[in-house]
Amino acid sequence: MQLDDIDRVGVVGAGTMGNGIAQVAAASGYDVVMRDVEQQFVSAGFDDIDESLGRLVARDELTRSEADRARDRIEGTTDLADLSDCDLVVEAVTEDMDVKQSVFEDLADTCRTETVLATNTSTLSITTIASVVDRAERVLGLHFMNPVPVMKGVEVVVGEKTGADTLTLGHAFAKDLGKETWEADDKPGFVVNRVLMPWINEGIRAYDEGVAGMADIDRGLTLGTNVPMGPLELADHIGLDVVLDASETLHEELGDRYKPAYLLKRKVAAGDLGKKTGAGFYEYD
Ligand SMILES: NC(=O)c1ccc[n+]([C@@H]2O[C@H](COP(=O)([O-])OP(=O)(O)OC[C@H]3O[C@@H](n4cnc5c(N)ncnc54)[C@H](O)[C@@H]3O)[C@@H](O)[C@H]2O)c1
Repeated sequence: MQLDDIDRVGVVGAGTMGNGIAQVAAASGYDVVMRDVEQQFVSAGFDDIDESLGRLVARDELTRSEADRARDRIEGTTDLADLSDCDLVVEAVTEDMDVKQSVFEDLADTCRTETVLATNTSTLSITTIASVVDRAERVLGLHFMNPVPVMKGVEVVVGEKTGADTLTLGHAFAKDLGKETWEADDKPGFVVNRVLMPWINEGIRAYDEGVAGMADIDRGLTLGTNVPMGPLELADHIGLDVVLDASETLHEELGDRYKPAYLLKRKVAAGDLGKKTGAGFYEYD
């Protein structure tokens, strides 16, 4: 399979990442099928896409008609069978190995053998996800960054059995969506989250241990190290549940230096998951 053979792209999961991936693929001219388990999640995904396209139009980055054409290229569904004629599918469901493996089993049953199956996992093993399908050479990690329409980078992750053609196609597809890529081996957290998660957890601990207030920790890191967001604000933006899931995987695989901060666990237990629930470390309208 080569880039020219890809017309129809499937996205599994219409949440933060899935709807962003669907949007950028549609804006790049692909027909997209975006699938979630319930219609309310599909509709919420479309609401995010409408908002995001509206922002791009307001900033003159897209014309209204380009945005409308992109929107029209996305079909929303709860029916797995609608993914059957996709040439490439990106899975962006909950960061849980059992859930991801069950999605991959379904995809292997539903899609053609040559369909490339990508996972957007932040930290889980590509090799373990691929182990449940009969075509592990067609499975790779395409780790998009949040928010997908804005962030330029895609981490291409190489599983034990990922084929060379699949990798070449993964890079080419991401570049066709206007992204830049780098490659990481299938080791916990790959490049980005292996380094990012301890940074976020240390920011949370510094706050919890009274080193500084939330805003000062975020200001310290933005002004002191020239990053666009500090660790607490970034955690809210990613989703505290997503940060906790990723931190727990890294802790399990790499040991105590990756232990999630206590306050992160407490916030998630309280249901304060960041921007998406209206409150995390900060409050949102
Ligand atoms: N949020 C981030 O900043 C970020 C960044 C990079 C990668 N990721 C990764 O992307 C993936 C998705 O994260 P997210 O932030 O979009 O999560 P999210 O919670 O916003 O969305 C996940 C969606 O998957 C759906 N889902 C669950 N099981 C499903 C199934 N069997 N079939 C179809 N849909 C199903 C849920 O209903 C939900 O809508 C995770 O693996 C996460 O680690 C997240």
